[in-house]
Amino acid sequence: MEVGFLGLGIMGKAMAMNLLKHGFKVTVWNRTLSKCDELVEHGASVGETPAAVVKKCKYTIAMLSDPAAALSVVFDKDGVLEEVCAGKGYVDMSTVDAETSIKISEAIQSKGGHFLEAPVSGSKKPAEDGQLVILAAGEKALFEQAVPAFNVMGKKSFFLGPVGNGAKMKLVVNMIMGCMMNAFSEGLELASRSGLDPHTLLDVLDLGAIANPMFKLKGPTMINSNYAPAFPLKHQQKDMRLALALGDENALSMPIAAASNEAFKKARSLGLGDLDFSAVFEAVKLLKH
Ligand SMILES: NC(=O)C1=CN([C@@H]2O[C@H](COP(=O)(O)OP(=O)(O)OC[C@H]3O[C@@H](n4cnc5c(N)ncnc54)[C@H](OP(=O)(O)O)[C@@H]3O)[C@@H](O)[C@H]2O)C=CC1
Ligand SMILES: O=CC(=O)O
Repeated sequence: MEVGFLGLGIMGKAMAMNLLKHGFKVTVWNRTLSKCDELVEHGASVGETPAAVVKKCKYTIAMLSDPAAALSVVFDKDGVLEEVCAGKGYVDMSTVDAETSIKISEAIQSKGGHFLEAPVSGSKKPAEDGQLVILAAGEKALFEQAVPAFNVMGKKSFFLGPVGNGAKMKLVVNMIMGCMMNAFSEGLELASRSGLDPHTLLDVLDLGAIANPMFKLKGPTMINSNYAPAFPLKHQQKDMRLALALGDENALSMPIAAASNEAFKKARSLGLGDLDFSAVFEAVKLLKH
C-alpha cells in the first residue's frame, strides 16, 4: 500500500526510511524539497506538495515541528485538506497540543476523511531503530489500518481514545523529561563546583533507584559539551510551553515545570535552540553564576 510521509526532519527521515526498509511504498514531501533526495535513493517517490501526496496515498503520515507547521501543512494552499476525501486517512505524529489536533481532526472529517494523532516518545536513535512508543488517539479504524506501519516504526503502540488524549499524554511525558533534564543539569554542575568528579556521579546514579536511559545516554556527552541534536532544544521548550498551558487549563500549579521552561527559554535566548535539548546544561551553568 502506498503511504504518504510529510516532514523529513530528524524524526521523519528515520521513520520514513524504516517504512521503506520494511517494504512499504512511500511517497514523501518536505518543505525543503532537497531533503527528499536521500529517501528517493532508498526507493521513495516524491510528491510536489502535501496535496499531491494525499491524492496519491490511501493514508498519509506527518511529522512536523510544531502546531504552526502542523496547521500550515493541512490548511495552506496545496495543503492536505485540498485532496482529503472519503476513504483517505491522515495520521499526524508531530508533538502538538490537543487544540491543534482537534482543529485538524475536525477539518479532515468535514471532508469525509479519517484522522488519527500519534505523537511518539523516543528520540533520533529509537526512530532509526524502529523503537518508538506511539501514543495514538482518534479514529480506531484508522489506528488499525496504521498498525503495520506503527509496528515498523515503534516497539509499542497505545490507543488512548478520543483525539487530544495522544497529544496530552505526550506533553505530560515531555514535561517530566524536561524537568528531569534540568535537575540532572543542576546535579552535574553541583558535583563539579563542590569538587566531585561528574563521571563518578554518573556511575553512582546508574546504580541506584533513579538510574534511567536518559542520564546514561546524555551524561557523558553533556560533560564533554557535545550537543549534536537528537531532540532539538527548541522543540523541548515548545513542549514545556504547551504542557504549562495544559496545566493552566486544568488549574494545576506546576512550579518545577515553570522553572524548567525558564531555563529552556534562557538556552534559546543564548542561541542554543537548534542544539540537543541537553544543551540546557549550558544555561543552567550560567544561571548559577
Ligand atoms: N527529535 C526528537 O527526538 C523527537 C521529536 N519529536 C517531535 O517530532 C516533531 C519533529 O521533530 P524533529 O524531526 O526532531 O524536528 P526537525 O526540526 O528536525 O524537523 C521539523 C520538520 O518540520 C518541517 N517544518 C517546520 N516548519 C514547517 C512549516 N511551516 N511548513 C512545513 N514544514 C515545516 C521541517 O521542514 P524543513 O526541513 O523544510 O525545515 C522538518 O521537516 C516535533 O513535533 C518534535 O517535538 C517527538 C519525539 C522525539
Ligand atoms: O520528544 C522527545 C523524546 O525524546 O521523546
